Amino acid sequence: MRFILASSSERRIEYLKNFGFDFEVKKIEVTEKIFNNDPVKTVVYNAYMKAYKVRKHYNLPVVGMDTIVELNGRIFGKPKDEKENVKMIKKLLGNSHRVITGIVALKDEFSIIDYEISIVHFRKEVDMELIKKYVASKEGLDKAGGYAIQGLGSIFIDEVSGPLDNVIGVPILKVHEILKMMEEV
Ligand SMILES: Cc1cn([C@H]2C[C@H](O)[C@@H](COP(=O)(O)OP(=O)(O)OP(=O)(O)O)O2)c(=O)[nH]c1=O
Repeated sequence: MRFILASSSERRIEYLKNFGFDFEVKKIEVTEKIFNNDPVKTVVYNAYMKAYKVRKHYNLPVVGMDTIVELNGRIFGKPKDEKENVKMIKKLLGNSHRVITGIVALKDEFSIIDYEISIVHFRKEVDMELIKKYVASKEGLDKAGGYAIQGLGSIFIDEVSGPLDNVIGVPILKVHEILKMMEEV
């Protein structure tokens, strides 16, 4: 089903395009909110706001997504600078965190709201020099949690449980499922 993707993320756009999804992109910037200790509410709210802001211009379903990292109730979005990126990575080392993506599809009065969770375990010992080198690459700056599992950030990963596509912010199976449900309305 053809849809509108409410996103400014080249990664999301490319990934969905490569899969052959039929969509138009409407670039949108929203000020993302964080509800501490409530990661699901956080991603659903932000995904909803992305979709909501563009819905009135279209007859097609509008899809918005949001991805965050959550460690013991604390929510990590994108680091604001390299200093914060170093801090985030240091906190993630030796721990398991959750990566949660919210997906919201809106069409007329109808909405479908869902989310996906994956668990990522970071290695315990990574030399500070290497962390600084990673952060200097700037790869983590536009990523939730300050790393990219699909890129150089793979050096931090010990184990992933749950969908990997969700960690990079595009849970394809959920998107597919939601579009099918929209088709039936
Ligand atoms: C943890 C992790 C996150 N990410 C990305 C996925 C998300 O795109 C991004 C979190 O930011 P989001 O706010 O979810 O998305 P965005 O700002 O990139 O795009 P949009 O315009 O749709 O709001 O972090 C990775 O690419 N790899 C990773 O390993």
